[in-house]
Amino acid sequence: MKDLIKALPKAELHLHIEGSLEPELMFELSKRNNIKIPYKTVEEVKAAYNFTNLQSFLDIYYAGANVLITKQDFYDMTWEYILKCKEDNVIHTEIFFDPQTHTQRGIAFETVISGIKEALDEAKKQFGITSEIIMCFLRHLSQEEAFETLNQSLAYKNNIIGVGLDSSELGNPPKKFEEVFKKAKNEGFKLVAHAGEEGDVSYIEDALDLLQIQRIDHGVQAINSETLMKRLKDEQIPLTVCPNSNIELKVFENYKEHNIKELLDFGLNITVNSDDPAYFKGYMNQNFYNLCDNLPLSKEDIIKLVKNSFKSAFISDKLKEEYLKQIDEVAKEFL
Ligand SMILES: Nc1ncnc2[nH]cnc12
Ligand SMILES: [Zn+2]
Repeated sequence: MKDLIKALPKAELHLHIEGSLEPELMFELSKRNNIKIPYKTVEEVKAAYNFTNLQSFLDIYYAGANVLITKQDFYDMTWEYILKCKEDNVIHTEIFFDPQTHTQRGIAFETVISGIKEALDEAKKQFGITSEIIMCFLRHLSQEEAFETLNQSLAYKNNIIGVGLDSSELGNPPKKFEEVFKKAKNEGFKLVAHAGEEGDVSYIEDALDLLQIQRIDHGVQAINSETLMKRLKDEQIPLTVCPNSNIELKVFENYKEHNIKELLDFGLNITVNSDDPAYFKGYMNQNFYNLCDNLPLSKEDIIKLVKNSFKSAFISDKLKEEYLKQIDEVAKEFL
């Protein structure tokens, strides 16, 4: 099974670039920029990555992002992630970034987006890896602040395919961002949102109905509503599920308890993603390995999950077809 996972070309649709900042690079950047971090060693950092829920992670994650100052820093972080893509045979990736995490600290929007974009351009040039960028609003901040961010992003519209919503879900329902998502839609952005990670099914329903999103990030709580499950199946709305993240943030107690196989068997459009791999013990392939080690997933299931990612990607039909053909060619050697 591991050979199949390694050999399959994969797409990633749920990856926070700030969540790919490895402790080693965090230390390097803290020295380079003379920014203090509350750890003495890489081991100490790793020991701090012991989360009890989403908020306990976010507190540490935002503190880690403080070491990112220059365009080169954003380039280096993105390039390290690209090297992991290469290693894991991820050939297309749609990455999130959180502009407000940086603009709030006085870092220019331009610095952030240009560092990320240049690394992604280099990835296409050197490795043929294709990519898109999605900007997320932080939902613990106000809609007014999200509007400011949307207005700032308009100058970079060519480089940003979509808008998302992340950070603390509970207490920050989709309704809070209804107007700013309306404007983003009018501006031509694709729309996604984290929903049903910790929040109940109403967060997913409202993200679909009020925000008009095209993909649900996480969405694992959908299982608690038969009506919603049927809708997600009928409309084939993609769910970007992140197994390692769900275990590390205690959404499920362990991999055996994870509901991904049930969601898939019900007929939902499920994809596998790494979310914040530097914090959640592994990149794309490791997520698949952990699932296969603990759940009765077949080779056909793995191929389906991988194909779903390409089908749900924000790429042209022509490119989709090309990628799906590549998968079929690899898959037939294993079936
Ligand atoms: N899993 C997650 N949920 C919400 N916000 C996030 N930001 C980074 N990772 C996140
Ligand atoms: Zn996420």
